[in-house]
Amino acid sequence: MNKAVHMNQAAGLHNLFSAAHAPREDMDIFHQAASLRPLIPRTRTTRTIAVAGGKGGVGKTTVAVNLAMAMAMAGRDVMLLDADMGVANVDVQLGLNPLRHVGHLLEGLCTLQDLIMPAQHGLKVIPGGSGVRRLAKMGNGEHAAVIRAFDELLQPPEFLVVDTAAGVADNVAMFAAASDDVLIVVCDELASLTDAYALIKILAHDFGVRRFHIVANMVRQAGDAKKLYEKLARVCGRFLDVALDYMGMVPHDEWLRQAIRRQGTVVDLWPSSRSAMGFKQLAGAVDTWGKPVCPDLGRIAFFSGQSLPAAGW
Ligand SMILES: Nc1ncnc2c1ncn2[C@@H]1O[C@H](COP(=O)(O)OP(=O)(O)OP(=O)(O)O)[C@@H](O)[C@H]1O
Repeated sequence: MNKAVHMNQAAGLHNLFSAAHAPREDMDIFHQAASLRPLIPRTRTTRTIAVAGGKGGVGKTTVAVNLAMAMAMAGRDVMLLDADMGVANVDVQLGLNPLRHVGHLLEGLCTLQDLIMPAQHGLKVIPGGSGVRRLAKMGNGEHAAVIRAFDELLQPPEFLVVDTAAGVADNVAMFAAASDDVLIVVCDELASLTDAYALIKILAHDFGVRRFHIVANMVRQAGDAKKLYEKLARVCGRFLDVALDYMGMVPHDEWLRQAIRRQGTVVDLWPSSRSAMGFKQLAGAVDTWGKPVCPDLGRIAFFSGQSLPAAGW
């Protein structure tokens, strides 16, 4: 990327999300949440993975759904939150018909526990709601309320996978920054790389996220995937203080499209397909990710009542 263009973009993005531009009431909620943290840390039992990417259509939902299902099929206790509120489609990909969604939780009509829907292989799903205007216009206070609601779960899962929306707006940044790990999905398009960079920059500068896992989706071969990662790593290495880990690839695969048409996951329907192998490899790699970095005290985080990483992570 041309350096002048980069600097302009960087300045624009930074201004857009700087504290000076955040609405007053939202900032109060950030501070309030920090002061509500319990004084005695418990052992953390849940690891949260946000799937993000910046650009729309790169396969975030597909990766989130198949990663969560691959982990569930491997015997892990996994919950999947559809945080693409208002245009949520995790339920569509999994063939679920939710009657309630996060909007009902925010209106006090149900608890988070009530929203949990069972999917195949023991996977649990929290539907995000679709076609509901209010959900698409949620403010930071409401995002924080959804994140805090996870503290009340009766049986916290071993893993929470969060499917985030497209773009780099506050909703995406908040859900990603509230997670232990951020998995960035990129595909072989310039806009995918520039948008992924923009999101990484915001998460690093404004939320202190320092580590990102990168997966290349819809690529033809391993060499192409590695090149995509290297391009992103080069730009990030030049301008940002972040660490990027290459997590491999999910190839472009007609079996995956077929699975989506059938409202199932490719890891379940065609476990030997090339894309399913990619997802299973990704699911296996999660155990090698090392200890999650504990969020700063001021940051709103999923399961923040469980402030210490469990032994062995
Ligand atoms: N590895 C793949 N091989 C073939 N097709 C794929 C692959 N990954 C995703 N797709 C196709 O791309 C489409 C978009 O994927 P998906 O909805 O997961 O993207 P997204 O990033 O979540 O989009 P949005 O930002 O709009 O929510 C899917 O409907 C699927 O058909």
